[in-house]
Amino acid sequence: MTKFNAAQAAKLLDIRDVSVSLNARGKPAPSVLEGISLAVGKGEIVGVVGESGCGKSVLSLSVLGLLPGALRLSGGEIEYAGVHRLDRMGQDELRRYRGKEAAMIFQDPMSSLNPGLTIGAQLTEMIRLHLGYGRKEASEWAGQLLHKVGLPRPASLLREYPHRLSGGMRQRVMIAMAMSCNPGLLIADEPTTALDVTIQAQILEMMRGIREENGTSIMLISHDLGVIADMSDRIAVMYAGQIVEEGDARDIFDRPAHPYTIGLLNAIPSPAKKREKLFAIPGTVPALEERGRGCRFAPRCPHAEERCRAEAPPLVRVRHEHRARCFLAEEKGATAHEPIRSGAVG
Ligand SMILES: Nc1ncnc2c1ncn2[C@@H]1O[C@H](COP(=O)(O)OP(=O)(O)OP(=O)(O)O)[C@@H](O)[C@H]1O
Repeated sequence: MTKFNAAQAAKLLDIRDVSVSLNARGKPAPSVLEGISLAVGKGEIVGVVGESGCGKSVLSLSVLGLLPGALRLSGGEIEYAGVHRLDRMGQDELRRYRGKEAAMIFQDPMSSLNPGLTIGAQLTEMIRLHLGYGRKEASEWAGQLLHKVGLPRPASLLREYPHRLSGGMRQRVMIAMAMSCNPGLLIADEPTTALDVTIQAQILEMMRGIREENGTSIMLISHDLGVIADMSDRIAVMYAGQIVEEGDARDIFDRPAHPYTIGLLNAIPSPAKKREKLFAIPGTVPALEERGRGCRFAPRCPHAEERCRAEAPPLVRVRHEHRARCFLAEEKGATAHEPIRSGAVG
């Protein structure tokens, strides 16, 4: 894990008590995200982890002011660099903020690359728009960016169309595009999920290099705690639209306090576990209408008691900067739970 002193870092992104709801005209709408508070320091890598449907992508789209029409920010505030309030920005200001201050890389580069334009045309358009460079300067910078992300023969690559590149190369192009204006914040939503393991490791290593070289803050989103593990300084675990545990990456790994986190940790495949059945947390993430009034994880939790089904646990501090949303963690501290391997399913 990387050395990063969160206490010394100034906040670059500050998400305060943010809720996102379905846009149901006039009617009370269920919350997709509820009371999310999360900060990302300058140069810090924060991992956001949770199964599919927990709200990770909705959170990243909120940070970019890119929520789809069906959803709206219904509470809280998002502040960038201590001055910009996302919830108060107009469309023009938002456009300038995206790309220049905060950039995103997605799981599938083809969804963001235009198949009808060369790599060079797409990269230089972005550079000219945000940095105001002339054609020649922009083209030179584009070549340098491709070189920086480890792509060979940048000059000829600039003339290629996206479909001629491998998945790993396309992801590198996406990252070059995201880095073209040297943004302070990079949001990477499942950046390596579609890639094979060796390429995955190379891309993650490259992102770490970007942080070292440019001091870029990174919000790294994945359903796989294994991917987040080596990269993150801090980790937020999301479940059914809430943060259920948050803390220093070391604490999350060495002393997980929430049974959901323990389940995710047990589900990481490793060479040592090769002969064992791969663990999966039984059950699925509840849909919006299935959430009860108690703890949202209670139906899948091996430790759930009557109280967990009746009351929603608050997010409480278990130690220092380590927080968890669990009654048992609250009562006993972060050593409340034994790993839940015994409930393993194939
Ligand atoms: N465009 C939308 N309209 C309505 N509801 C949405 C929309 N996008 C997301 N949601 C709701 O938000 C929930 C969280 O979705 P989100 O995509 O953020 O999850 P995720 O954790 O990123 O999962 P995945 O890894 O599959 O992308 C969904 O289960 C769904 O209920």
